[in-house]
Amino acid sequence: MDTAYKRIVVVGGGAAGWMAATALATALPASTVELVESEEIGIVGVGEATFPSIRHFHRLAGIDEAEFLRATNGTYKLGIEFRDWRIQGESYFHTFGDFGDLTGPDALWGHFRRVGDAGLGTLGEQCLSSVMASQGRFQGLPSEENKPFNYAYHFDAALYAGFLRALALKRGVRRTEGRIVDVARRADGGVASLKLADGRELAGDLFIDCSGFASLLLGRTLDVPFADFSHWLPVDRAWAVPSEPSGPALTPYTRATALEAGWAWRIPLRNRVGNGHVFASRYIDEERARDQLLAQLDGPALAEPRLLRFTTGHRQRCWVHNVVGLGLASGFLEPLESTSIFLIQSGLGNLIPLLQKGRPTTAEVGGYNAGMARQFERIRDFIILHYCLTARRDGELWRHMASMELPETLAYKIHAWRQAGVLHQYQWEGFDANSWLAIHAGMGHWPERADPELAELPRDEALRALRQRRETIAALVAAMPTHDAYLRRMVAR
Ligand SMILES: Cc1cc2nc3c(=O)[nH]c(=O)nc-3n(C[C@H](O)[C@H](O)[C@H](O)COP(=O)(O)OP(=O)(O)OC[C@H]3O[C@@H](n4cnc5c(N)ncnc54)[C@H](O)[C@@H]3O)c2cc1C
Repeated sequence: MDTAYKRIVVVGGGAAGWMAATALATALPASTVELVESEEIGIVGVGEATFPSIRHFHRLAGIDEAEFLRATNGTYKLGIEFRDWRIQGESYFHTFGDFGDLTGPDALWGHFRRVGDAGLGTLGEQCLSSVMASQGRFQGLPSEENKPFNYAYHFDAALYAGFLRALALKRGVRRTEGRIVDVARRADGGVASLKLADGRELAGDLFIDCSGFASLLLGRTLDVPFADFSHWLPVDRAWAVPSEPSGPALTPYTRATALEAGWAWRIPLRNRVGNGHVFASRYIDEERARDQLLAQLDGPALAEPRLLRFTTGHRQRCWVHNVVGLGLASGFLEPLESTSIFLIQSGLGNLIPLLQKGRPTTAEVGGYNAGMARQFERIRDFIILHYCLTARRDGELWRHMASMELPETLAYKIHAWRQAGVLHQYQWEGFDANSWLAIHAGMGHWPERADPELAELPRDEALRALRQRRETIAALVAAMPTHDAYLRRMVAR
């Protein structure tokens, strides 16, 4: 018996909808994929910084890097510079690169701490991509198998949705323009069809809800409860505004600057800079937050700032009956680590192998839901880490973040690091131990004792090895082109 879903309907044409449609049409050639979107409603149109896994998605979808960068005004991203998070005036870098061994006798950070030599600079100087970022240099990878560092992209979100749309249409996805006004249910509670404002009806076997914050199927129709994380992550609004680029250099990284009641992002694109202020409305009023954003811009604003409202959290189950939610329809974690697009890809990566086998069992659906819930929680914990280690006490937000009770999963990780220098990892982590180390180190949060497994190297020997690594990295970076030069060559191809 053929158990495949024959007719898949994707609801929504933002990044989530078009990524889903492209991936499903590619992976399930025997099914038809139809996407319905409403130009009248539009897309959220923010979400311009990504995570390295996007390159994996692009490879699977057969996307050419140069073509993608040209179409979306894209730039490269090596990580995020965090300014003023521990105290005002300090900054650190969360790199997508690595810090050598993280545990055992050769743990690089352990030797770095034990040697304690001011001439070595920061731990970041032991990491290739941190140094590339600090010097504005970039170069492609020799190959995916031989990766001395990792990288992601910045792009224009609206152009990216359009780029994916063109690709999906080429792959055979059918597009329907229209506003959904009603949903007909099946006897078992699932969705039978969607009714559009002009009276047309769209039936399907499987519905992928990518309707954005509206969460039309998962939220409004199926009423799946929302796991609300706003106690731990109280930011709930953002002002967003593009500005003119200033100066010749395009930084190959995002910047996140902590402010009185939130933080401001700066995302460099080839034609403009994307800016936003993410803030907690319970600690600052909207007008003051808007003024703080405008005061951050490097150049003149190119439009009026736009206000977005959100709640951090996720639907407790992302797959219910014949509806799977992806993107904002399934949840949203505040954008500090640019993880929404990553969660879309991850959802697709978990979903597609199940659909390729036919109709999944109840246990498989349960496994999918548990996996997605854990992923939201792991990323939530990672984002909280950026706030809770702060030494700032200059605003109510910072006082709340420094004193609140942490989720148990995070409290355990902090304990394991502080007590024993262990970077504990759970299943379903979005961020590996290098990322956790970058935040601990950047926030000046070091273990009380050295790892007992760390080799007792003579100080001179350890110092020599660290100096050599630093010099090798500096020489490699000095030979690389600037980010601007590399990008210019790439888009001219
Ligand atoms: C302030 C902010 C900053 C962000 N920054 C980042 C970031 O740096 N990195 C990152 O990865 N993510 C970021 N995100 C998240 C990112 O914007 C989204 O994950 C991404 O754009 C995908 O959105 P979406 O497709 O789920 O929803 P949307 O883009 O909102 O698309 C929803 C679609 O559903 C359609 N729709 C809705 N209702 C109906 C209806 N009744 N009938 C027909 N169609 C309908 C709409 O027309 C639209 O096509 C950010 C989000 C916010 C709010």
